[in-house]
Amino acid sequence: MNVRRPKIAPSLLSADFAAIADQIAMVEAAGADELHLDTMDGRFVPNITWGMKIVKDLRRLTALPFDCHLMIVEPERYVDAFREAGADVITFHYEATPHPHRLLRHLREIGAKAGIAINPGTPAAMLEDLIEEIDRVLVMSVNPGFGGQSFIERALVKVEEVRAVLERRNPACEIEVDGGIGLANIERAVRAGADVLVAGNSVFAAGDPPAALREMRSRVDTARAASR
Ligand SMILES: O=C(CO)[C@@H](O)[C@H](O)COP(=O)(O)O
Repeated sequence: MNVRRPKIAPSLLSADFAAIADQIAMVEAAGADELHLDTMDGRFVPNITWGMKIVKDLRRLTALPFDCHLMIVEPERYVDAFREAGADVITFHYEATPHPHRLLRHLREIGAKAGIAINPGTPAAMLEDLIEEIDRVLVMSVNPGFGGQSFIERALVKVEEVRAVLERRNPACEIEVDGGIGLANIERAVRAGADVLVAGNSVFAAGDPPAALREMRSRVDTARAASR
C-alpha cells in the first residue's frame, strides 16, 4: 500500500516570469514540495519555453527540488546539461525517444531521479518493460504543450493501472499527474494513486495563490489518509 505523503509541485509555466523570484518565494512559503519546470521545444509540442540557462539561474533562488519535464525530441542530447543546471528529477517523454530504457539508466547514472512521461494517447502498458528502471512515472492528464487545459478523466484509470504494476514490481517509484489539476480533481488523483500533483493555473492564476495551495495541501492529505 502506498503511504507516502503526496507532493504538490507548482508549475512555473503559469507563473509571472517578470516577478519569478517573488513567485517562487510565494509558493515555497505556502508549502510547495518541489517546482515543476516545463521545457518545450516547438517540435515535440507546439509551444516553446526555456532551456538549461533558465534552470541554472532559477536554481539560485530556492532549495526546492526541481522537477524538469522535457517535452522535447531527442531528450538524450540534453539530459546531462539539465542535470548540471540543477535538475533533481528529469522526466522525458516515452514518445520522444527510440531508447527509453537506455535513457532511464543514464539518468540514474548521472544522479538524477529517472522520470518518464506518457501522453494521454499512450497506454500504461507501454511501460511494462521499463518498470524497474523508473523513479517517477508522469501520467499526462492533458495533451502536453500548454497550461490551463481541461483535465482528461481517463488519466485516473491510467494512474490506477500504473499503481497496480508498481505495487508489485517497483513500490518506491512515484506517480505524477500533470495537467488540469485543481480542487475539482486533486483528491481523486490521490485516491487513484498519485504521489505528485502538478498544478499550474490552479495555483498561479488563483486570486490568492498561497490560499489555493494550502487548500490543495489539506485536501491531498485528507484524501491520502482516507485511502490508507
Ligand atoms: O506540462 C504541462 C503542460 O504541457 C503542465 O506542467 C502545465 O504547466 C500544467 O498546467 P495546468 O494544466 O495545471 O494549468
